[in-house]
Amino acid sequence: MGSDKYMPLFETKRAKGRVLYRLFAGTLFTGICFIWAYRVGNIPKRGEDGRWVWIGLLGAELWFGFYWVLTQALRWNRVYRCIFKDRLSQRYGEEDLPGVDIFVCTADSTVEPPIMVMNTVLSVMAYDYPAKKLSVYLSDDGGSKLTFYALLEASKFARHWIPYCKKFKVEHRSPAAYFASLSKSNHHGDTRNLADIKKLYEEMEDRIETATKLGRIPEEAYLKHRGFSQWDSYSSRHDHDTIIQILIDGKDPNATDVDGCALPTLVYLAREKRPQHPHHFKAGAMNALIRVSSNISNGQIILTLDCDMYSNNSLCIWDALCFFMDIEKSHDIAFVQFPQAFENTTKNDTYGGSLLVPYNVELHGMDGLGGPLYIGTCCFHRRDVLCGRKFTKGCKFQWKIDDDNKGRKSIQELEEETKPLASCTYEQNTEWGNEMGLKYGCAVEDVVTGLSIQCKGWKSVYFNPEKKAFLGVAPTTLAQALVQHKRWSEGHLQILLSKHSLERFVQAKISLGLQLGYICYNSWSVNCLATLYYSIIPSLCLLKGISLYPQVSDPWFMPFACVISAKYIYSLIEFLCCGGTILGWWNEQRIWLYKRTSSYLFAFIDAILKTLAFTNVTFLITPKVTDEDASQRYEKEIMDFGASTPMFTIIATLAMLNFFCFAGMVMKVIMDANVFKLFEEMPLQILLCGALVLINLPLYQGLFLRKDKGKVPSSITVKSFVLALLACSSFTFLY
Ligand SMILES: O=c1ccn([C@@H]2O[C@H](COP(=O)(O)OP(=O)(O)O[C@H]3O[C@H](CO)[C@@H](O)[C@H](O)[C@H]3O)[C@@H](O)[C@H]2O)c(=O)[nH]1
Ligand SMILES: [Mn+2]
Repeated sequence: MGSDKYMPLFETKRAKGRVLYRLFAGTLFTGICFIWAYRVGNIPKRGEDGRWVWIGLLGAELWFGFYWVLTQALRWNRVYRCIFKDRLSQRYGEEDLPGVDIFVCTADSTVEPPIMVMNTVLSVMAYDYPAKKLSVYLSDDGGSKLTFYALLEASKFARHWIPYCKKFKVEHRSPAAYFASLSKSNHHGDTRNLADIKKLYEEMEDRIETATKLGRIPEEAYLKHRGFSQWDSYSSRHDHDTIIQILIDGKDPNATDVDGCALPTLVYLAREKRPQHPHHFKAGAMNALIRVSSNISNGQIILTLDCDMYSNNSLCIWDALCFFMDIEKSHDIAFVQFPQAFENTTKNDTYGGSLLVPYNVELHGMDGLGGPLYIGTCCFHRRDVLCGRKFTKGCKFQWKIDDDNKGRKSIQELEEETKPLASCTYEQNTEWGNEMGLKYGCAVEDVVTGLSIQCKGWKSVYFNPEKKAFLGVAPTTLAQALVQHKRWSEGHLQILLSKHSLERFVQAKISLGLQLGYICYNSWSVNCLATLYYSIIPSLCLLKGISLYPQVSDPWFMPFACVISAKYIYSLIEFLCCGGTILGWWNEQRIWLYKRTSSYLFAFIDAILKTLAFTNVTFLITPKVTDEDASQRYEKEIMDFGASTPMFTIIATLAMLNFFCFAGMVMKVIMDANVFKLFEEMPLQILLCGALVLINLPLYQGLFLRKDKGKVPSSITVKSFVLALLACSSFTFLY
């Protein structure tokens, strides 16, 4: 460390225009208060018509207003980080750098194709970081020979790929992304080497895909590698011994690439599974990885990745280290979270999969309050902290240099010695899954874990550089997106309902702002109640001619008009500033409605049942492949309704119901021939119902006009038609 003047490795800047924003938010909040005042002040008296409808509306509006306040926590104090990577490399030599262990999780070779997983693995093996400090672990919860075979193939290909990347300064270190980028742009590099590496990749791809298609691996590979023998005692993916294979031992001087340079360590792990032992899904896999890696490479920094999230920036480790290695400011930083970015989202993001606003606004807001949540992937952790280390003021981290090369064991010995760490009884009577490692029992194991780390006093950092650090796959059908959101919102509500939630609030180890930020996410699913009410009752009342909002001439009309327009104009501007399109915003509103009325509803019910211990946590893996037909629709941004799920019944019923109400109103107007009177009396109800009809246009097409496989299944069409008709008629006749 040459100079004596302290030069920080990173800086934190506050967002511009905060005062202006707070003023705006303050004004909007005043408007909300007026709306509440109107509702409270005009509750129909006991015995009068529409009293309960009105009270329900009051409840919904109280909730929406309160929720809006929560969302302000995520916007109040946004910060942005910038780093000085060159200072880091000047200050620390190769020897002083910490070891980095990279965990990639996969769970099912049918919905997570091995070739995709291998591209992720190869992209991180090719990081610009000293190979002997880098180790890559693949956890395979599917315990699949195919995945193992693919990894074996990838380990061979890595010997060519890594030197190629370094020699030609390849930007995209996932081979698939690299070759795809070449076909888009004109390549100016060395064509001979390119042709060679491409051929090698294609051969590997071919072998892996053929094996995947046939569902079995070639006989010769089977005989050639001792590793496959570990499957001899395997009976099913839910019942097998621990399988560990150190495919490349980075510490072995003979483990080199074709240029003779060292390679990173590469390990395959399928932890032991037994039907009678809960395996705790991804959290269980991660904890097994933490233990196994501690015995093999024991890197002090851990990068966790989903199997579809390949690295898009070969210097990303350096970015993260800037936050961990600053002499003055790093001591309390537990993890560095990067955003998830997706390579498969379309221009107008039909299913809102790219999460533009959370990643470009909200997490910056959380960062300003003490740190973002941990989102399970694209995140660097300190090993100690992940293993439960408590925060103490003034604690220092030693970047210990381990050189236990002397007396090193053989690979086989090491594997045998490590196996028990991944057995399913290892955790019995330990703090694993509780105070140590990732927490169990929650559908968003990542978020609870991050929260508990922050509650110990640690901070986290959100780093969102221009060049995306990781790229993955977003859901490509509506059903997938809704299922994913169900898991997320259910897990979040579990956090809120857990017995520690109140304790957290009282102990106040994390700032009030951050608490509110968490509650905002944690109560996603609670939104279902107010949203369902708001998308059903005002429309039914419109049909019946019951007015629920102030008339245009009424002064109380103003706060409604102002709040609604300000909120939506702001949300549109925010979305556009995050790089979205107008149509993208509109799609986002639709998916927002669908999520809130279906995913969140099921999540809400399930989370409550789970808290009462009636059911267990599950984890439905998001498919990363879709059939040709569906992916074509996705590319063309045509919505996909082709699945028979109860979620679709709900959204279709709601769409149908609003259509009936709107149509009923139009009929009335035609018969009465008094358009203005109705608009004067019920402007907001007409607007609401009209907006609901407008936003559901693609769904009506799916219900009535489309003939392709992405149309709504006819059983759902019939069901939703009957249900909506029933709701409308019973409301008009009975109420
Ligand atoms: O039993 C399991 C189930 C899943 N996974 C892996 O977990 C990752 C995430 O699963 P995915 O189906 O892609 O879920 P997503 O909703 O896309 O994942 C987000 O949400 C999860 C929590 O719900 C987090 O764990 C993830 O990191 C985060 O990206 C994948 O790599 C899976 O292979 C396992 O290893 N074991
Ligand atoms: Mn995923």
